[in-house]
Amino acid sequence: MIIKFLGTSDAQGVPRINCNCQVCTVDDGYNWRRRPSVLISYDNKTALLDVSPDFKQQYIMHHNHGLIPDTVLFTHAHNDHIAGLGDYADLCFWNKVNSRIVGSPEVISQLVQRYPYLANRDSIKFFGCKEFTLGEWYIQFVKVNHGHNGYSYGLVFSKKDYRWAYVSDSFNMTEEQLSYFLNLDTLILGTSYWEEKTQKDKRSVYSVTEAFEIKEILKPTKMVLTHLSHDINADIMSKQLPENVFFAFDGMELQF
Ligand SMILES: Nc1ccn([C@@H]2O[C@@H]3COP(=O)(O)O[C@H]3[C@H]2O)c(=O)n1
Repeated sequence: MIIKFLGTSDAQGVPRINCNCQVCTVDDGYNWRRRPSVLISYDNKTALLDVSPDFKQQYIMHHNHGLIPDTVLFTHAHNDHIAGLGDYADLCFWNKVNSRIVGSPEVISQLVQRYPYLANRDSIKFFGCKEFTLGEWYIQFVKVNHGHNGYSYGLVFSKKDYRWAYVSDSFNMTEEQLSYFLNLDTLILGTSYWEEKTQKDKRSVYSVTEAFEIKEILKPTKMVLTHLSHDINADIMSKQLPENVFFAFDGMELQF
């Protein structure tokens, strides 16, 4: 399985509209990030993990040799993770691709409420579930706290000799929630800011400094940080990351 990060930003993307900060105004490309989505390639097939508002641009940039993903796995139904669903569905429609929209039952019912016209398309099947498989990979949807934004799901992908997880939107996870992500080969964790000053009850995503503490608890072999806001100047800050911790960037690939 190869995954490619199509978008590694927070909800607003980088650069933010009308922002004059150093990261948003330096056009070096490296810190420019589209909204969160991941392309998964396995067994000569492809799937998406979330479909961001930037889907059309992301698909054109990384057009994936024309291979249209036939499955979309969703972490949660917030705008920055789902707003490309209409464009994705139309791409499938015009190319006669049948697709599966997969997420926890509550996420699927939120998606159906927000996109009622898609629920009536014969070529799209909605699957509300807590577990799923892609080829030889078993996938578990784990409900995690997302601070003042409610709940989201972390996805754990397992096969015989490898376990990795994608937890883009979480904050203040309970011990029980954390236990699903223990001793992974790779943990992909969302961290919007380097260090957060905002009061805890107004927050929804971990900071980079908190990720260091989580690494000590969960002990992943490798940790990749995504969902990065304009606070993260990866050129400079990646030098301050501990061993085996990396910032994701748009277009980055990982092989599992
Ligand atoms: N019920 C909600 C709540 C929030 N949202 C959007 O998701 C974004 C998450 O990051 P944010 O910066 O808090 O902005 C949120 C809304 O755009 C949403 O789409 N639905």
